[in-house]
Amino acid sequence: MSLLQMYCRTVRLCTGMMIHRARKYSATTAQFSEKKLSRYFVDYRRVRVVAGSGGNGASTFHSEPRKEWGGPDGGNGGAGGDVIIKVDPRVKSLASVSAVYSGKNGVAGRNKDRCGRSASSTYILVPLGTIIKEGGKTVADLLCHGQMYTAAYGGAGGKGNHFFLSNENRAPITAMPGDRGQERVFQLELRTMAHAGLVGLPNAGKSSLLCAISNARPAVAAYPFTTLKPHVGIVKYRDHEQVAVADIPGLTPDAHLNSGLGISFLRHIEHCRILLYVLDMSSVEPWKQLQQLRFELDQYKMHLSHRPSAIVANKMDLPDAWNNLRALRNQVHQRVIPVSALTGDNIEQLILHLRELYDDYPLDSD
Ligand SMILES: Nc1nc2c(ncn2[C@@H]2O[C@H](COP(=O)(O)OP(=O)(O)OP(=O)(O)O)[C@@H](O)[C@H]2O)c(=O)[nH]1
Repeated sequence: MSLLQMYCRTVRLCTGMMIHRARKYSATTAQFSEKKLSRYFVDYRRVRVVAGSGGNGASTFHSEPRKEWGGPDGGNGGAGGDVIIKVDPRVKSLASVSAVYSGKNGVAGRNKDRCGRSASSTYILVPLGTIIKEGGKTVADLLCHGQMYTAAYGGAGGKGNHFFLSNENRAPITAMPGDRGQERVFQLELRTMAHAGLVGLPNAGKSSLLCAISNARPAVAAYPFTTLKPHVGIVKYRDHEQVAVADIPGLTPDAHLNSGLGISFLRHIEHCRILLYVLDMSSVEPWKQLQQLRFELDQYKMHLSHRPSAIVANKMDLPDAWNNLRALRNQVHQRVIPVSALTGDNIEQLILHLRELYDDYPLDSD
């Protein structure tokens, strides 16, 4: 093989390796982004919890010269740490919950009757409204701040050999190892369907708004009742916070009497902590839409319309919308955000206001 041939072969080999590496890298990038995509609004998590094991008992002997016999003086091991599921008001989704939690192990006993320290508990912080299921059966429903559920108990510490010493039996007995901690698998579910719900009359532009602010692509059409079941979209912020917004089918008069499947739609609204009232500003007296919506909500459940909310004045690109907006602002004493889902005007402001509500909303508003 000539020098030139050897050189060409080496170049081919190196290029091949580089291409292979590039492909491998792009494959991992694709996998990573898919994984990231699957972390959209997590309202379900499977968690394996393993509590800490107890520390072993010590098997030691003292040899006191003044005592007639050298006796066992091994201390007991400390208890293993429990794994506890706890409601934390700062946690708003199950996205931060890991797949596996292991408790801390207790410390082993030592000579001179020194007992090992028991391990502290490990906490899994979850949002208010988390339902804990084991094998499909609900074992706990966390509905209060600070509420806790012991998911796995830590193992008891092993007894040191001194423990087994009695007057009758002076023969030293081997110490016991600590018990293993409990191991269980749970399914965690978040009661809240979405953080915010778009509430409006049919054709107000709720689906169009959801498209404008999130990744969701619900059907949009120029006729009412295009939406027959809620769609959830995710609004993503630069600090990686994600707010889930549901497009709820339009409410009609007497929805609370189940007209137009109203009750099932209202039930979805009940599961949203923030309400965004979407009004069609091309129609006259838009505040009447708001009155009607609030009436339906409160007839269904008292004070439901009192949830943290904002008024989204949609279709601001249409004629008369600005005149109607002035009139609306005279009628209501609440923040009104004029937008156009069609042209995208002022959508950024709506997204920012949604975030303010999300950060401020009281978690125990149910
Ligand atoms: N000009 C204008 N049209 C809009 C705007 N937003 C929505 N539309 C139109 O209004 C019609 C209804 O929009 P949708 O988003 O389907 O309304 P919806 O409230 O989801 O309707 P339902 O599914 O019946 O509840 C569609 O033809 C949209 O293109 C807007 O900001 N400006």
